[in-house]
Formats: sequence, C-alpha cells, structure tokens
Amino acid sequence: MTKTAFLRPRSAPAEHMGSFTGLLREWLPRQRWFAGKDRPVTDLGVLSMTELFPGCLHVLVHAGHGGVPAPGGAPPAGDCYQLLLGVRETPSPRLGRALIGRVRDGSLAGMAVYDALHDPRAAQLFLERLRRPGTSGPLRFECDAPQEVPAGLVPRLLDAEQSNSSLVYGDEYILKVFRRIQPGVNPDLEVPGALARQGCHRVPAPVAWFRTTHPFKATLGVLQPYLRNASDGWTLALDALASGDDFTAQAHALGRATADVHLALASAFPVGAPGENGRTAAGMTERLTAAAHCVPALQPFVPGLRSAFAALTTCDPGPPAQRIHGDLHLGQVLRAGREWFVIDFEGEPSRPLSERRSAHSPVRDIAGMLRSFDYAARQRRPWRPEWARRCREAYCAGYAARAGWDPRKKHGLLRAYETDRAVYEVLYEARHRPDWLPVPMAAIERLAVRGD
Ligand SMILES: Nc1ncnc2c1ncn2[C@@H]1O[C@H](COP(=O)(O)OP(=O)(O)O)[C@@H](O)[C@H]1O
Ligand SMILES: O=P(O)(O)O[C@H]1O[C@H](CO)[C@@H](O[C@H]2O[C@H](CO)[C@@H](O)[C@H](O)[C@H]2O)[C@H](O)[C@H]1O
Repeated sequence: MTKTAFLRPRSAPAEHMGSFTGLLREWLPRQRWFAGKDRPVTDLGVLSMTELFPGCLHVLVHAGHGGVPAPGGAPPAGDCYQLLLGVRETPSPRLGRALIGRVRDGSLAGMAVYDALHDPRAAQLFLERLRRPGTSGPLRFECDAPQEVPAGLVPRLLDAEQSNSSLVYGDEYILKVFRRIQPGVNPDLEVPGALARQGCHRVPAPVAWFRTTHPFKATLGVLQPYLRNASDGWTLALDALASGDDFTAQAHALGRATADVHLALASAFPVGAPGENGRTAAGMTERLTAAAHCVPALQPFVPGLRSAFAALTTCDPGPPAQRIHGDLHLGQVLRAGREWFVIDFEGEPSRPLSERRSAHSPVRDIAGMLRSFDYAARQRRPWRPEWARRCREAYCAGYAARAGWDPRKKHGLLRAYETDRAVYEVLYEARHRPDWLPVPMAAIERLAVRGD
C-alpha cells in the first residue's frame, strides 16, 4: 500500500494539511499566477483538500498578507489559490520542474510533492473525472448537455505566461484551471455559456466545468473546444510588424468581431440602468490614486490623468453600460480560418469578481484593444506610432460598421478609458513584468500631457 492511501477519506484530515504549508509558502509566491507578489505572505492555510485519485490532491490554500481574522473565524484578508498536488515517493525525473519539495514531517514525511498539472498521467485522470458528471467531496463536476468527450486524449500543459493554467487535450479541448479563486460564478464560464445560448459563434462554448461548494461556492475550471491552428492576435500583430505586412484588414475585422460580441452580450445580459459617468470617473480616480501609491513613477502625471477622468462627467455619456469582456487585448483574440474568436472573459484578474460581473461601458473593451495596438507597435525599434494609429482607425471603423456608433466620435470617453487601462497596465507590469513598465508609462506620459 502506498503512503497516499492514508489520505482517504476524500476530504483529507487536518493533519495532512499542515504538512504542505511549509513547502507551499516558498513555492507559491514564485508562480506567475500568484497575485500577491508585491506583499509578503504572512500566513498560509489549507482551506480544503480532497483526494481526487490516489496520489493526486485537489487543494485550495489561503495566502494571507497580514491583517486580523474576520468575525466568525473566516481567514484574514488575502487570496485563495487552487492547486493540484501530486504526492509520490519517487516522481519521474521529467517532473523535476514541477517539484515543490519533500514533506518534512507527519505521516507523509519524505514524500515528494509536485504540481500535478505537469504530470500527463494526472492530467489524463483529471479529464476522465470531467467526462463523467458527479462529486468528489466538495467538488462538483458538471456539463451542460451531454457532449461526448472522447476518452484517452493526450494532454499537454501550455507553458505560456498566464494568469491561470491551461491543459490542451489532443488538440480537441482546452481545460483552463483557475488559479486565484473568488466566491461566485467565474465570468469565463458564465459569459461563454450565455453567448453560446445566443447563438454567438465568436466564443468557444463551455463543454464541462468543475466547481467547489467549500469553503465557499466558486467555479474552479472550464473545458472548452480547442481552436486548432489558431494564432493569437498578439503573435499575428508582431509578425505583421516584423514583415511590414499590412494589419489594417485584420484590425477592421477585429473591430467587427468585438461589436458582434458586444451585441450578443447586450442581448444575453439585459441591463436596466444606464451607465453613470460620474461614478465611473470616481472609480477611475480611486484606482489611479492606489496605483500611484504602489508605482511612484506615476506620481508626476497624476494631475494630467485626473483631468481625463474629470472630463467624463461633462462629455457625451456614450453607449449604455452592459456586460463586456473586461480585459480585451490582442492576446485574448484568436484568428482561426478567416474568423476572429474571443476568449478569456474573466476580466482584469485583480478586480473583485462582483465588479467584473457588473455592467460597464463597451468603450472599456475598445480602449483595451487600442492600448494593445500601442503595446505591439512599441515592441520594435524604432517605435512605429503610425502602425498603431492605422490599426486604431481600422478597428474603430470595423466596430462602427457593426455596432452603429463610432468610437472615434467619443473622444472624451476613449481618453478616459484608455487612461484607466494604461494605469491598470502600469500596475500589472510593475507587479509581473517590470521590464515592460516603459510601455504603459509612455502612454501615461502622452495621455497626461497631450490627451490623445
Ligand atoms: N479555445 C481555445 N482554442 C485555442 N487556444 C486557446 C483557447 N483558449 C485559450 N487558448 C490559448 O490559451 C492561452 C491562455 O488562455 P487564456 O484564457 O487567455 O488564459 P489566462 O486567463 O490564463 O490568460 C491563450 O493565449 C491561447 O493561446
Ligand atoms: O491575458 P491575461 O488575462 O493574463 O491578461 C493579463 O496579462 C496580459 C499580458 O499577458 C496583460 O496585457 C498587456 O500586455 C499585452 C502584451 O503581452 C498587451 O497586448 C496588452 O494590451 C497589455 O494590457 C493584461 O493587461 C493582463 O490583464
């Protein structure tokens, strides 16, 4: 009998939970998807641990960043992360990169613990679990309509720098395993499901998903069809920049695709109240203040940026608020065949889930994509501002052709939303990719000084 048989029943006893926290305390902050890199982890606790199959544990951990426990014994402020942990005496040498460490004490002392998403055997068994709806402890494995996902698809873990972790199965399906878990339905399940019911073909529809009921209700992962031979917009844009190829036709089609998705979102999630620019401006100003506190390089530009937000209260109110993508950029769009598809409806990962699921101006998504053209144009020296400007024109024209209103005619709104997005990007880059910070900072300088 292996030592892991110890871990039964399915919800593992508290004794084992403590064995892992020492290892995870070191490993967790080094992961790309760990959101609290700018704050030390002051406390780490296992919130739930479920044996999925022998040698593979599903674990939710809480990483605290100081503060006192909330009333009722709830953990103090911090984030919850999802892990799949492999526990073996001797993991295969191929799993070296995935090794988290060896348990130091308790009944599992000496066992190696690793990130099981890197283990093809565990990934295969996990798909088997998803193919059959049912429960494992607090975990629920579900699907919408019975779709025959074939058995035995070979898994591979995407090694892209991501906010979550994704496994591709046989180039047929892709499973996104959310890493930072917040209570509630994840919009990356909710939105594609609702869009599929609207008949929107621009978004791959969920095939199966899993969620937890403990320590709170939350979506944990979604399986969807994998778009084979697709290229993401970022790669295509950089290729076009490198070869000198025109990208305006692609940008125009992308504008049309964005409008299609916005129209489908507006039908799928009808919103009663109109957008309120005063509240939006206040939120943007608050985010700027918080960002300038974390990234001092922003401080000299704060007055100029604030004026962009203040102008929101007097400018054309623009289109009504509705559900949107929330983090639209060139990496979130895939070109397959002659069509653009839109993925990853999670929204900006650092915002609370309730905010990400509420209505916003569609201009926010448009601004996200316009910022992305600027990011792409700045990847080459000399910088190619005219490339970004042409893409911007084409994208807005494509959007206008489908949506019936032209983003270029909403100058005040666009400036405010692009500024807000650039502020978000400054914070994102400072936390995750400090080498990239000059890219959004250049936009900040331009938006604060010239406002175009
Ligand atoms: N349905 C899909 N078909 C093909 N590739 C996909 C699909 N969904 C995601 N991808 C690939 O996986 C990458 C990460 O997906 P994404 O949803 O953006 O994850 P994250 O939230 O971790 O950033 C994308 O950049 C894309 O290359
Ligand atoms: O794709 P995610 O949901 O993880 O989005 C996050 O990471 C993105 C980077 O991977 C980041 O996007 C920024 O960099 C892109 C180039 O790598 C650029 O195209 C985007 O315009 C820029 O915002 C995104 O902001 C972040 O939420």
